[in-house]
Amino acid sequence: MEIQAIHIREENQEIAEKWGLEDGQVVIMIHSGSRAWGGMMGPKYTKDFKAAMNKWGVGTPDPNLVFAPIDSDQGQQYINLMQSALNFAVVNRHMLAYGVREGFKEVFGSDFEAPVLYDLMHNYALKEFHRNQPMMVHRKGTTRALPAGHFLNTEAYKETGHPALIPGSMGTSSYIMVGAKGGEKNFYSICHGAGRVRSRRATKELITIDEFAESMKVGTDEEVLVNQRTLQSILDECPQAYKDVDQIIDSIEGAGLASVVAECKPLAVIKGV
Ligand SMILES: Nc1nc2c(ncn2[C@@H]2O[C@H](COP(=O)(O)O)[C@@H](O)[C@H]2O)c(=O)[nH]1
Ligand SMILES: [Mn+2]
Repeated sequence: MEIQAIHIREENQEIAEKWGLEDGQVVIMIHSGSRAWGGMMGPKYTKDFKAAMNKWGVGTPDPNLVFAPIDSDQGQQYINLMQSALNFAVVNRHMLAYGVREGFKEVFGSDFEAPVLYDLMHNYALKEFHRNQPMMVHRKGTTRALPAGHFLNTEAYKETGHPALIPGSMGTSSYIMVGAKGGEKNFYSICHGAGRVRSRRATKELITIDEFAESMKVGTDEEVLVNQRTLQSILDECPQAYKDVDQIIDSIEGAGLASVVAECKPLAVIKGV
């Protein structure tokens, strides 16, 4: 969870206003999934699908690549359980948001309000309609970014397109984007964050605590506050573990997939362990 201050991009000022965002506003970005419920299904269904494929006498070029027809028992079971994990994750994020609101109310008073801008997923499969046909779109480490006017948008976002949230790292900017028409070529999908540049282990071996502290501006007026007592305990999550988010955003905009509505600078980070 992160408390951030936003800067609105001039070219998308109108969209920002419609979404209730303004320059200098403080926002809260929350990131959580189903806490392993979804992850546990991967190995189980890889095994079950493989057994079913053997029975049906079908294979794939890669033994780790498995599939089941959507209408088969296995396919339906998988989809139902995946949806239960997605529901669990939505509730999880909303419970976190509730806790955040209660905390802010204690400090700022009971009339404090923080409406949800958007809630979205980045590991899921969803039946959608593209190129004049229904299809199951799998987004793994990918999030949806629909443009203005797209029929899949909910009513509130039909006119503008919906917000797509791209976290960077705890020491760098994150971004609120909106889908663009160019997204048609990849089913309106964009990356769900900067992404790792090195593994947790390599990060711990390579990055020093001093380098981590410097990237968090420790000891300066711009220090990004963290809830953990030591930076050592979250070294594998340091900004140096992640790619340069600004390059990633440039490539999304360059490919015409989405555009930045607001840049979000981190003020304080609460990391779960
Ligand atoms: N704003 C922040 N972004 C962060 C932080 N830690 C990681 N990240 C970014 O999130 C994405 C998505 O994470 P994933 O676990 O779902 O893959 C990741 O690629 C990073 O770019 C943080 O503390 N604050
Ligand atoms: Mn995630």
